[in-house]
Amino acid sequence: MKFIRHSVDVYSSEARQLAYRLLEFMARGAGAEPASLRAVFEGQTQGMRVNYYPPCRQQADRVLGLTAHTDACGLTLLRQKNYDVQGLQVKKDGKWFAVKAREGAFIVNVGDVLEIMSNGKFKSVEHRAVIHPTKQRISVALFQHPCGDMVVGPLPEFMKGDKVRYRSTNYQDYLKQFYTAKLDGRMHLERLKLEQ
Ligand SMILES: O=C(O)CCC(=O)C(=O)O
Ligand SMILES: [Fe+2]
Repeated sequence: MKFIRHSVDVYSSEARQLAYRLLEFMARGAGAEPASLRAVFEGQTQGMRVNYYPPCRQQADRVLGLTAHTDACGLTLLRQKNYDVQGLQVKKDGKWFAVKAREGAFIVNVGDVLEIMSNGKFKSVEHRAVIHPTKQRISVALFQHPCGDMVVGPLPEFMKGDKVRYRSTNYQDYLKQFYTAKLDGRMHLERLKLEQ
């Protein structure tokens, strides 16, 4: 147990540094101050979820491993152990696309908080996981969360003459409603969108 704890500690603190760098690049790419996004997540909670998808020998195409959802956090770093087993799918223009995992590479997903803070410049990706008829799959997701007390809303840095497109929300309340309702695509995020 001690060894697992150590490995998880090292892994998550290294991955967190990577997430911070990515947030800096993303902010810069969107014309904002590089520190603007990093400052929101630095030193806050990082969640880890390990997903195990056993094989489903019968009618695997009729069973989902994880229902369609968006991640309620800012940024997600995802890795899968058996990278040759296809599982993750993302939705684009109403269609599902398989994401091919690569050995040693992270899959980076934008979550709801980044979509709201960037006033829609970054899109929280709707995704789901399917299962394989004969092979198991294990994935590990690291979620970068802002402070629970934070009021999450579009950052002025990302507005620059644009209209406000999302209602602000207390992050703790958002998480509470996210985890008490069933997963349902982009439903939670769509509720915060303002009519344009
Ligand atoms: O297993 C996967 O590839 C997706 C996992 C996921 O979306 C999640 O844990 O939120
Ligand atoms: Fe997810």
